[in-house]
Amino acid sequence: MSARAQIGVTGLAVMGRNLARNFARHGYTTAVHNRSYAKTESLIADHGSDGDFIPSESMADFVASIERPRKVVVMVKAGGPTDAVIAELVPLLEQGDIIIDAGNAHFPDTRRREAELKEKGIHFVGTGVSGGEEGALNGPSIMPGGAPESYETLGPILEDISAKVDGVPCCTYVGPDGAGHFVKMVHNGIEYADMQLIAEAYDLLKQGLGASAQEIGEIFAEWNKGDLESFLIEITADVLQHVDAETGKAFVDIVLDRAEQKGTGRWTVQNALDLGVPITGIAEATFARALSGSVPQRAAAVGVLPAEAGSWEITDRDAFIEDVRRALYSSKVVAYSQGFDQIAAASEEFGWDIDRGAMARIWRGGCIIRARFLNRITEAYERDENLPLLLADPYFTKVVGEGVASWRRIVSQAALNGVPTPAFSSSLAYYDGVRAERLPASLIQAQRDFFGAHTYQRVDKPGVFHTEWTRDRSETEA
Ligand SMILES: NC(=O)C1=CN([C@@H]2O[C@H](COP(=O)(O)OP(=O)(O)OC[C@H]3O[C@@H](n4cnc5c(N)ncnc54)[C@H](OP(=O)(O)O)[C@@H]3O)[C@@H](O)[C@H]2O)C=CC1
Ligand SMILES: O=C(CO)[C@H](O)[C@H](O)COP(=O)(O)O
Repeated sequence: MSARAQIGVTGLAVMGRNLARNFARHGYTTAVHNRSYAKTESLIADHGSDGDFIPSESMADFVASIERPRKVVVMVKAGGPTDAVIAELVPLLEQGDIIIDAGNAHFPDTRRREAELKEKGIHFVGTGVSGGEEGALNGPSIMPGGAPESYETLGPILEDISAKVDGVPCCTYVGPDGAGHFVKMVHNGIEYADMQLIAEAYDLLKQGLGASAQEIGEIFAEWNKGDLESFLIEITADVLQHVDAETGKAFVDIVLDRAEQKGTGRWTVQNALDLGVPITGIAEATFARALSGSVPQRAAAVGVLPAEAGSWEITDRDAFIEDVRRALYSSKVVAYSQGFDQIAAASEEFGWDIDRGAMARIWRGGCIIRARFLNRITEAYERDENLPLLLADPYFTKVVGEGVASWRRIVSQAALNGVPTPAFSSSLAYYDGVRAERLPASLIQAQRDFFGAHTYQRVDKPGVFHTEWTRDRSETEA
């Protein structure tokens, strides 16, 4: 077989199939392969006219059909399946070839794979891809990591097929080894927070106003015309206005209230604990999904645990809706601020040198969290690339400051009326914590010194101290 494909894609489920079509539509001859040949056949049968494909049944034929240095996109289930595909590919590849793992891999796996393949002279580019099925076809947001030299040949192709905003590709080199998959992981963590906040806003409007799904959908559609404009708000309006054909009920009311997860949110929280970065919005969103799936616990509590809740007293419907909108926007800013803190901490820890402004720029289009306000984040990091806290950028300080009274009203009304708002509440608590001149952490540190001689520092002089709590309570310098 004469090698003539400029790129290859192995793994042709929803994402790989559409990425392959996207490459072909952009004029790249695309080699395609899947473990089970049926998916390859159906891609060619249904979409062969999209461009120039070279289908192969065997991995050997697939690899042989790609020009050197080969660029092979792996788009299979993360974890074991990715390792299995790499193990099959490697004996068929040569020095200088590039494997692009575009699945949702856990970044420590990407670091390991990159190091192992580097020894064989093969570039391994762990690449975050976001946008779901539609984005993969029409332009996703792409977050490639790996060795910078691999981006020289690969980058132009990935930028070509990525989404564009104002003519700028939603793809850029992120950083070495696992940086691309790390940034995609945090993207998904923020996605969890965004979705939870939207769900809480929906619940408040439903319980507070007694509004129907249709009416709340209309409110979201209205919000999508302002600062909150984003893909997730847009699809929320659509979902809420959708009617179940079988029952005639609002679709959202016939869906079981259990939100599943595949792992990226959990990984984000686990990593934040390792790095010591408080990403409370993302963590609460992840735990809220876990609570929704806590079937025996919920069954034991419903109708049993007393609520002692008040009743809603909303006199001004429009003012309440505006309060919810502002609380949502402020909480969303907190979630992004925390996510960008986590990226900064990991960048420091692993020596990745990630440009946070560029990450916000490539998330403006193509991905699930695409939103108008990402422009504001890019601008904030352009003003100060070392910004220690996104919330402290003058633009965000202003908008959150304008919303804080609404935010407090909503969180307190939710608590008084027994409506769970873990993400709204924890985001407000973070806001108040991070802006506090003095935290009660002083008492915790004093307790630690009491029971474990863990020492403390003083506010009035340098040094590390210990009090002899069980003896004469004299202070010694450690
Ligand atoms: N779905 C989405 O919206 C998004 C998904 N992703 C990520 O992209 C990747 C692909 O996702 P998606 O398209 O949804 O498909 P799936 O995650 O459902 O994976 C299915 C694909 O993996 C292949 N596969 C599974 N096990 C093996 C194995 N042991 N050896 C070889 N191939 C195997 C399947 O081959 P076969 O057909 O033979 O079973 C099939 O091609 C995943 O890592 C996912 O996390 C990223 C962004 C968005
Ligand atoms: O990567 C994605 C979107 O960006 C995938 O859709 C992913 O599956 C979403 O995560 P989860 O399944 O845990 O909700």
